[in-house]
Amino acid sequence: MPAEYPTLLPREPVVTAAEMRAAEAAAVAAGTSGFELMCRAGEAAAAGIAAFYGPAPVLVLAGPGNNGGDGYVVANALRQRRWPVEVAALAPPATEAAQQAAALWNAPVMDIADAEPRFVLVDALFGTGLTRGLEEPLLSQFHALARASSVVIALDLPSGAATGDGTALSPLVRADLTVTFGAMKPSHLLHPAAASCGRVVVADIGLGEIETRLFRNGAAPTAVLGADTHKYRRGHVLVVSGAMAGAAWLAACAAQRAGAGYVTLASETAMPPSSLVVQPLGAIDLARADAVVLGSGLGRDAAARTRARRVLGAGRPMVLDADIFSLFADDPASVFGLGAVMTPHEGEFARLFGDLPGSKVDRARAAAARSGNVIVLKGPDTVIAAPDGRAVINDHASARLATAGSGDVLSGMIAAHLARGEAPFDAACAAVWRHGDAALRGRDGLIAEDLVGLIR
Ligand SMILES: NC(=O)C1=CN([C@@H]2O[C@H](COP(=O)(O)OP(=O)(O)OC[C@H]3O[C@@H](n4cnc5c(N)ncnc54)[C@H](OP(=O)(O)O)[C@@H]3O)[C@@H](O)[C@H]2O)[C@@H](O)CC1
Ligand SMILES: [K+]
Repeated sequence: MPAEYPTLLPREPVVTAAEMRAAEAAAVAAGTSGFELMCRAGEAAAAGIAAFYGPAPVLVLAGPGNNGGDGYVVANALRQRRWPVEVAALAPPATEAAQQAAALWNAPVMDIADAEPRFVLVDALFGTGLTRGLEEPLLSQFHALARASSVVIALDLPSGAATGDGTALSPLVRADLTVTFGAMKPSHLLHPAAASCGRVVVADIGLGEIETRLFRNGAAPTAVLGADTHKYRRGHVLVVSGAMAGAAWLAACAAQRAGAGYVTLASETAMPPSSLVVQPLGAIDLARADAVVLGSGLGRDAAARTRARRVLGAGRPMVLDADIFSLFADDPASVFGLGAVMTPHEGEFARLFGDLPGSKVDRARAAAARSGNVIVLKGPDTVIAAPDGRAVINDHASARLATAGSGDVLSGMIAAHLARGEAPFDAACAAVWRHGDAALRGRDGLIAEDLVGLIR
């Protein structure tokens, strides 16, 4: 990679419930008790709550497990700050640590059925130990209390959210703030659960670095161009157009704005003169392209297939998008094993990989392993997975990206990163972040052309 493009910054780990339990067990084996961890968690959550909201009446809903235990610690810590606090429990604390935390509270605890709403509701019902959806009458009472509260704060996870796959096991209460412990969990980033977490704050409870291969996408480092750079050093992107020239044109413009020094549009249709080089495919030396976008605007007819095969054979770093997933739905082997970046949305993904089991992360990982390509499984919670099992969830995005052409822009951006020598996984992560960043700086009514102008 040219020296002017720094490598990616460290990313935030995202851990599963099992990884979290293993980290907790390791801490306990090393001499820190579960109760000590719970105290750190509850104290940190109380400090977070006090940082966001002034002293106000609080109702803590405590479940039977350690999430409930955290709730008792929060109640005690806020009471020590002279906040008026009440606690309502679903059942008596069932774990030793939670019993110690309840002893710390050492004040009356009411039944949830008798609880009245207060300004702040702290949801300490269930966290990573949730095994099934909330049942009646708890579910209705929980929602009623939340509706009548001004602020809802979830400890670790909104109760009802599974930890690992973003699903809601029962209807979720939308929190304003979720204080989680040690590291983010997949459901803080995967939808629909992510939409119910509100602002997510990670409290350090001294577990150290938790080993994982899943991360939250982080900012792409800014390119610092050397004074001696030149357009080819910044990378030559080729976008192969076809029946839908507009989509390919968008990808090409996005590649330019994302930093490619030279962009060629392979098109048989003449276009107005511009900084894009437009040439018929037959006149292009494919070996000179540092990265290729294949699929955006390509079309789905026999001619598109012939064009695609010719370009695939060139073995260049590649972004495979849009029409590629239809063109090769019956022959996926032709687009596998290329070390390329594939950017399907859910529908396109199903065309190529069928109905894979598991979470969005599981499915993207399985597809990456099967295809030998980096998979960018797009959506509000885009997942990027490499064949070696690394995966990243991107939440730096906006619903404004749900507009025609937005995917073509992303493809061009990924190609710009590939063309400057970045590895496919890094290129995809960086471009997805910048793509979301552009949309976040946009306004409602944003269209793909605007997005190109907003790339930074
Ligand atoms: N890991 C760490 O390092 C640290 C973790 N900490 C905290 O611990 C939390 C995890 O605690 P946890 O494992 O005790 O599970 P938790 O979420 O409290 O629920 C389990 C209980 O609920 C019950 N239950 C489940 N579903 C139910 C339902 N639908 N309806 C009714 N009951 C249901 C279940 O019973 P059962 O399934 O056996 O019926 C069991 O009694 C974690 O989120 C974090 O907050 C911190 O203290 C700091 C250190
Ligand atoms: K909770």
